[in-house]
Amino acid sequence: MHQKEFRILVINPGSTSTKIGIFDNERPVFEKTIRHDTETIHSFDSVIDQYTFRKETILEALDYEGINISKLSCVVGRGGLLRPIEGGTYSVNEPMLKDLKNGYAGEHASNLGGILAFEIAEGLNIPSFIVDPVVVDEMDEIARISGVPEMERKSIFHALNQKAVARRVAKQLNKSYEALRLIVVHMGGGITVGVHKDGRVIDVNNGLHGEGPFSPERAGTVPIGDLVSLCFSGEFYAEEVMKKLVGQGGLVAYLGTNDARTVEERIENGDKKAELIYDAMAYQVAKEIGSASTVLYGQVDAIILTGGLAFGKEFVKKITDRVEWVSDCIIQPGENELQALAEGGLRVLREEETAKVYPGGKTIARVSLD
Ligand SMILES: Nc1ncnc2c1ncn2[C@@H]1O[C@H](COP(=O)(O)OP(=O)(O)OP(=O)(O)O)[C@@H](O)[C@H]1O
Ligand SMILES: CCCC(=O)O
Repeated sequence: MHQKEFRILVINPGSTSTKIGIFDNERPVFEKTIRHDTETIHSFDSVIDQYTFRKETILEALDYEGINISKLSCVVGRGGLLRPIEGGTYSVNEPMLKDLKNGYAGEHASNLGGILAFEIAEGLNIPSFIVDPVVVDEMDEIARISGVPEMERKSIFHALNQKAVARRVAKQLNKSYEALRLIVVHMGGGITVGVHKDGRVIDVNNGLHGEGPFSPERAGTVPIGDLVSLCFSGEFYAEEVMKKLVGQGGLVAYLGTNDARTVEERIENGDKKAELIYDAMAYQVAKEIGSASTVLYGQVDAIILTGGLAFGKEFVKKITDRVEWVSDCIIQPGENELQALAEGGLRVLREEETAKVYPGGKTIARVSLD
């Protein structure tokens, strides 16, 4: 039987770029990374203030390519720092828009995804969705306990790419995602190690706020007593300490670059410090995988390594050498977030899934994250 054709616009706003794509069903027909110059981005007081600028830029890019948006079936945006929700495709609704605009859990470029999707879709009278935002929270109760009652562990991770890659691998293995026990390791600017069991991410390090391995730009878990001393040393403002942990931590702090390819070149040219730090990052990733394997009592169907760092053959080998005894390692380099957004929208359009409803509620104080 001939399958119905849907045309989907997907929008993934990043801190310095907006990635857009047009998909006919699963097939990408147009993809573009629109880069925004730093001066323009910094001329706005907040991420939300960039809304009109980004919308116009997207519409101009589509117009330039001769893409007629009146033929679209839906618009899908990357979801932002919303309140914790389970994974899936969500219809953009009023409470979600309110939380995105107010920055429920902080400022993040992806807060614009749902807003842009809604505003473009509304004018065309078609549905808008977000898929697997970074706040997807399917953690087991036991995983939430931190050791300090006032501080609960939180699920903030690369949910979109982790879930999409896990589903792709499940397909390759001829199994359903829901039937597998996987450890998925996203290694990009931040690194998150998710424990996927029965289609839920039951434990994961908070990749935004200082948990897990250090990464190209983030500190990961640090010696906590020393962190407290640093905070109260009188030498730094809170924002400065936060920057040390997120943005200016990890490779940036030790080696002055967030580019793993530069680090590899330096190692090749005999830079011993670069070698030690790069080895340490792989060591910490492997340790986190070991820790994640205990969540599954060692019954792990596969370990999946993904994200930009998974392109680095040497780096991957440093990790797999330490964890191959746990399970097979499957390497899926890069990220395919536009495709994942399109597929999330498509599952709903094809009625394979029902769009989930984002809950309403009170808004809490905003925290600046970028
Ligand atoms: N071919 C390669 N070999 C080694 N490292 C690579 C390669 N390509 C990209 N990387 C590294 O991957 C990292 C960036 O990964 P990625 O593009 O997934 O991150 P991002 O999208 O900026 O952040 P995030 O994935 O956390 O949202 C950089 O350190 C980059 O140098
Ligand atoms: C960890 C959440 C996604 C990001 O890196 O911003």
